[in-house]
Amino acid sequence: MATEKSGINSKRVYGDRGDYNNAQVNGDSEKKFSRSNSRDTSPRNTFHSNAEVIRNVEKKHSRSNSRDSGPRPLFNKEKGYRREFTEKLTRLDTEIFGLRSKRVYGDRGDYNEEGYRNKSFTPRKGWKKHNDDEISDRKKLYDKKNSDREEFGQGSGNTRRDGNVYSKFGGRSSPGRVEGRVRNEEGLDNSRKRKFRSSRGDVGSENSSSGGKRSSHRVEAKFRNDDVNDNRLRPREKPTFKRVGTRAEGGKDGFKNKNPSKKSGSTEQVTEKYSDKRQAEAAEVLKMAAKRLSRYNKDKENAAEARDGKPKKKKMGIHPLDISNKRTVDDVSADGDTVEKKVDVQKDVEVSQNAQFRAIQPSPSILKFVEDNFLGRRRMIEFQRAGYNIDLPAPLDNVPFSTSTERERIEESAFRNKLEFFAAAKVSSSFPPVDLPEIAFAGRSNVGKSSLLNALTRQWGVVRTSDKPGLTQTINFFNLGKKLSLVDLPGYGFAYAKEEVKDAWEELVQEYVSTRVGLKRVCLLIDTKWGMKPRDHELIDLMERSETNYQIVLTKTDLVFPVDVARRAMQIENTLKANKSLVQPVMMVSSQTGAGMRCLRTVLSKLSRLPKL
Ligand SMILES: Nc1nc2c(ncn2[C@@H]2O[C@H](COP(=O)(O)OP(=O)(O)OP(=O)(O)O)[C@@H](O)[C@H]2O)c(=O)[nH]1
Ligand SMILES: [Mg+2]
Repeated sequence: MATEKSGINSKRVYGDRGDYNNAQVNGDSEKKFSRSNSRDTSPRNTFHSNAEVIRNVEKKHSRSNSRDSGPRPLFNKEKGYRREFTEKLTRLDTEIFGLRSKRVYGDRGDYNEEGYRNKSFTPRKGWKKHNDDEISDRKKLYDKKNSDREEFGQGSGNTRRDGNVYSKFGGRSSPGRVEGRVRNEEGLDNSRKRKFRSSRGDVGSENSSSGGKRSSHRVEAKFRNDDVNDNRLRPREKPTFKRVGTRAEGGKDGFKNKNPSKKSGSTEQVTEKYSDKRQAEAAEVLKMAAKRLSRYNKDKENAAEARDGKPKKKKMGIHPLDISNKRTVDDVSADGDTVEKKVDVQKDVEVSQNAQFRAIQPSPSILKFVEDNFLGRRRMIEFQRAGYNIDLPAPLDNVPFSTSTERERIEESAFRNKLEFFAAAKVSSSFPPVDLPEIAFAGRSNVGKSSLLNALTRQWGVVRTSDKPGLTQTINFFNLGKKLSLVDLPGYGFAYAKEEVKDAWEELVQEYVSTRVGLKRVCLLIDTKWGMKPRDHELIDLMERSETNYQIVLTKTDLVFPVDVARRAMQIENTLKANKSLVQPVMMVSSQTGAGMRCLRTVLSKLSRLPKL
């Protein structure tokens, strides 16, 4: 057993196929192996001792004269080397190593006389076993096809070794598949195939590069190419590779009839298409009906023509998916000029607006104000020290109420008072009675009205703010002690609300600014970045008519360059310089940084109720 074991080991080093001629079974150190067939030289299961490795190297060197080196041949030639060797290995593996050697050496271990293992054939799952009739039919067709193929130097085919024809798709195997199998069968005799080709004389020969070791596919491809490249060899008549049906009754025409687009009047063919006979009949009836209908329509047309005396005009129709005769975009002419021009014009307008804005020269007073309030890092630090939190998040009502100490830092006494909400009105009838001088804050939605109230009084969170336009929907009245009343108006323009609701707000605001008796001033807030919009002008016109004093306040100045703040202020002053109710100057503020807030307070505190003497 030990000898056998060592024998196995050494054999394994050189491969597991057992393709050796004369070798020793015993573990003798002088045993020499030789490989008659050097296909597999890579070592497998390489667990060997050093001695073994040296031995193997020696063996390699002595390969040339190894045939006559062994005292007795390992295997009986008549029985087949591979078979006996494999059986031995199988037994040893099972006994000694407990391996499932069957797996390693093949399931059946059956080898033919030449020493090659038979390929076992297992039909795949779902393949159907065909009956004898089908097989014989197909064989006939294969023969026919093969004869066709051989005319053009291609291979012929076979059936499976077990004599059965299998197909993956059950009922009918495709011609390609059949052909493949046919080729395999004939592939048993590859030499025959080669012989056949060589016999043509003109395509390849034994000494050609396509030697015996090439696979049949490759050889075929090579020959096919040669055929095509060599004009002399190309057959004059066009080769016709007809698809051959496998149905016995269909024959060559079987596939033709199968094509539904082609005309086939017979019920038989329809029956083929529909598995159910009744279905087939119904289909046939429908077909006949359609034919009759089309004939009837034609007759009707002809009759109309005969009656009118002139041929009826055919209606022209455009298929909805046909865009060949259509302009794809409404504004585009056939050559696409219009749109480009329009875009260009729009660009020109924009460019000229920007250029106009940049060309504005702010007045010295505006420039001075901007320099004092918005320029320089030092200025920002000053604001911060003064108590404005530059990093205030939006919405500002998340910030807790400011303390009284913070309020005490405000210079203007009127704004040091506590800001208290006391009324909200949705309609004019619910406006509170006039008690204090009122300052209203109007403007487009999201311009920063509510934020400005908080910033002016340094009481964050008293007035609710939001980054969504349309938060303030009622007129909210806030009292600053007994000095002033600050009124937060709903915004106009874009807001997240229904159109009718927005219209109602606008009407309410218009009514308030034009009729409110105690209203001393309306602060019209304009976003510095965007400037005045048509709605702003509408409100200004209204206030002009009702002689309500108003002052422009530019907001969010921290979002643009100081020079642009100055330009915007100058632009608005120029636009409204003829207006009588406008209160100068244009104020510039930032609720976020606190810039310009002190000036605004100073201006507005002048409106507060004077202390009683
Ligand atoms: N950067 C910056 N953002 C500001 C300034 N003032 C207000 N905002 C932000 O602008 C957004 C709108 O502020 P609101 O005060 O709610 O605006 P509003 O005009 O009352 O809006 P409506 O109530 O919808 O009419 C909020 O997110 C504020 O944080 C400012 O001076 N600078
Ligand atoms: Mg608001």
